[in-house]
Amino acid sequence: MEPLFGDDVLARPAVALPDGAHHLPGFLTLEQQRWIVARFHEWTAGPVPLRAARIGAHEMSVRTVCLGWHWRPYAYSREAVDVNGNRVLDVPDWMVRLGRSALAAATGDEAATAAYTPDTALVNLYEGDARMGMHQDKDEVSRTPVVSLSIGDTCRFRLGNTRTRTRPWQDVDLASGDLFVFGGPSRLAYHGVPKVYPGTAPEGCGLASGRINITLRETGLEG
Ligand SMILES: O=C(O)CCC(=O)C(=O)O
Ligand SMILES: [Fe+2]
Repeated sequence: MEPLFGDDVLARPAVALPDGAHHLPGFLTLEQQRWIVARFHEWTAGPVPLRAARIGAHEMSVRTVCLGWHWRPYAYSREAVDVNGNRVLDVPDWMVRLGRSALAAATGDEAATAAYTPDTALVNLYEGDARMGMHQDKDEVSRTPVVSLSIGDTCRFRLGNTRTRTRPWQDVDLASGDLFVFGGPSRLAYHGVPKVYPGTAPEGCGLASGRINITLRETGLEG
């Protein structure tokens, strides 16, 4: 007899994430994803174009446009001093609201959610075989959570530990529309994107290929 519960039910075991890390698959609807991709095209046509940040002599394979504060390795400024010197666009109000509702959905922490006002968004575009090495998000003064939204091709997201960029780590697939939050004891966990799976973007997400990731953060900076 064909078993009803074969090995395939174990194909994608739910991984328990460390404290402070949350994965909510399918947080954004396809319509919301499409709408955000349309905004993405407006941002990249704005005062500061997409650019691959340079880390020493090395150019990142991911290209980024920032809102609110411009990030470069390893500092924030209001002007894109390593691109064209223009001031970046503001973080739109809808994005602050989206960040709050994401945090509420992930943590259920009403007080933290009400106070959460992300003042920067790093919007990354992964094309071709772009990936991101293991790193900590630690250029912010604030240690409130990072809210991460993914659109387009699925990626393998690697969440490591807070001490080293090596194992132990856990791999989580982030698909189009997924929300990932890392705060609390996971806020300074090393993380990266070792792989994007080409051709996995769902029809109707607004991106035919490639992956957009938006991370919302509170910098805790003045000015
Ligand atoms: O693309 C991702 O999912 C992660 C992006 C990231 O870690 C970053 O922008 O600092
Ligand atoms: Fe990061």
